[in-house]
Amino acid sequence: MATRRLRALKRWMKSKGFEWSDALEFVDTPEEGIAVRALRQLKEGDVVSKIPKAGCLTIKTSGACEIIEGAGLDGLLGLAFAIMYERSLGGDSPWDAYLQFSPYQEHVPIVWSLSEVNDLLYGTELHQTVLEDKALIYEDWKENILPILDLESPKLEPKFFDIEQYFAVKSLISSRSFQIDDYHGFGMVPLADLFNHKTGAEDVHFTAMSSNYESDTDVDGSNNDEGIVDEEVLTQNSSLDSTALDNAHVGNGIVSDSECSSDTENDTSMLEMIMIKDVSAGAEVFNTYGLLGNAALLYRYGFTEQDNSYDIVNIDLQLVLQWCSCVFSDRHGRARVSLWKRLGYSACDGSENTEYFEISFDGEPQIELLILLYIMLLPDSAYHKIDLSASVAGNTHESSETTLLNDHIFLEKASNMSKKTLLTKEICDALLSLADMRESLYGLKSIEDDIEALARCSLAGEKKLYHSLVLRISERKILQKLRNYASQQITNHSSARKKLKRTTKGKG
Ligand SMILES: C[S@@+](CC[C@H](N)C(=O)[O-])C[C@H]1O[C@@H](n2cnc3c(N)ncnc32)[C@H](O)[C@@H]1O
Repeated sequence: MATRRLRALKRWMKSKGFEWSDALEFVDTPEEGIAVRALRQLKEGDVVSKIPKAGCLTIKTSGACEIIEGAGLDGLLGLAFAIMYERSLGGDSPWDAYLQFSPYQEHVPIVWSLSEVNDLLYGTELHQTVLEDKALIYEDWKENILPILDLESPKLEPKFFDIEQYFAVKSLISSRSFQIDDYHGFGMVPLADLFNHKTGAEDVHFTAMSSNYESDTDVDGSNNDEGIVDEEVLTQNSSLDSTALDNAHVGNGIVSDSECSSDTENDTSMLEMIMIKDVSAGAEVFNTYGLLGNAALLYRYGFTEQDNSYDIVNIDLQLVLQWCSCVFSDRHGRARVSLWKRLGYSACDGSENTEYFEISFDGEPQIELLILLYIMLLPDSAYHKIDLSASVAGNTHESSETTLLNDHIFLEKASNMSKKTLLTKEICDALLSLADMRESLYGLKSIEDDIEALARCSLAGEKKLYHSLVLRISERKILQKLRNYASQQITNHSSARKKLKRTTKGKG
């Protein structure tokens, strides 16, 4: 369905030199926004659109380039200023039609009210992150945007650069910006940002030729000929910026394509979208924003997917220490963590100096958590022996990898064998307790309550509630799987013991 706003966007794109295949249909619905469909069969290798870099809104192309660079802003902060500036120009901005077409903001959690964040994300992986990032984004604005307003006061109208506008623009950058190339950095890429996401099953890739001022390798710096953009690479590219949101839209790195066979060959000023698989007539054409779990999808794009196999749930080191001090003492916990760290182990680093362990979609705990629990449960005599060896090894700078834990364990990190060895009944009991403690963070409502609430919820009318329920439920299902995983090991242990008893009785 071509709405008036869509027709205006198409006219604007044509006037700026954008090209797209007549086999692509842009469908605009009030409930779901824009989706791209194939009007006829599309074949792998088809170039379905060409986008002039000059038509992208970046720091370099914006009329605010001088102000931004003069103020020493770059990266996503600079892009945020560029978008606010172009919005402030209204009809005088070269991107007016594009900006009019784009939403004012994407409903990602950083633009939710504090009470929505507290009510809907309570207990989830996002709750603390969003609260912290809301504060960080405010600080960024105060430190970097406000001073420019003072400096350039007659030229800039403050209402277009206020904190509300800044949050709105940050949400657009999070959900719609692309890493274009070394020269342009991140930018808004009209047309490319009309495609919706499908996890691990995209149909199109974005490609670009390297230009003179760009590196010889891939434009995103990843040197990735496959066109798959690594989250880490783009995270490094946005290292200037401090919030999790700033590592956003990682799937949208544009990949340089040295084997590009179309007219755009050697044309460094154009980006291309190429089909990477066949799509039948009538089907939606998807991009991918990366291999992301629901917390990341909701955080950056404002939606979730049911049964997303990239989902995880985390157990904070602090929670493990809490469990340990209930069973032993605070001192015991601290000493055992210290030994675990001296043995070369660590958890994942979270925001605000938090450390955490991942539980995978299948409910399998990270091996580092099992090793920590093992060390916490060691009898004092064994602990002291290993502690002593660790100190000796530390003093002689010997590798502690394989020598230190007792005879039963070979510390080959993450190998299945060592995981099995570590799953003693005591460790499995500890995992069950940790699952219960993590579960209690969701408050009084049970997972069944959440499932019922989701069944009653309308995706069209209650998007925030719907997606936060999907997130809560997917996290809680992983905790259920963790419990099943631990209980299963306990059952295996007891049947193995019974079997052994029977065999020894029979022999007697
Ligand atoms: C780059 S835009 C894609 C085009 C967008 N549908 C529009 O109306 O302009 C990204 C936004 O589209 C929506 N989106 C993309 N993929 C989605 C999906 N699989 N399910 C639900 N919403 C999706 C989200 O709101 C996301 O922030």
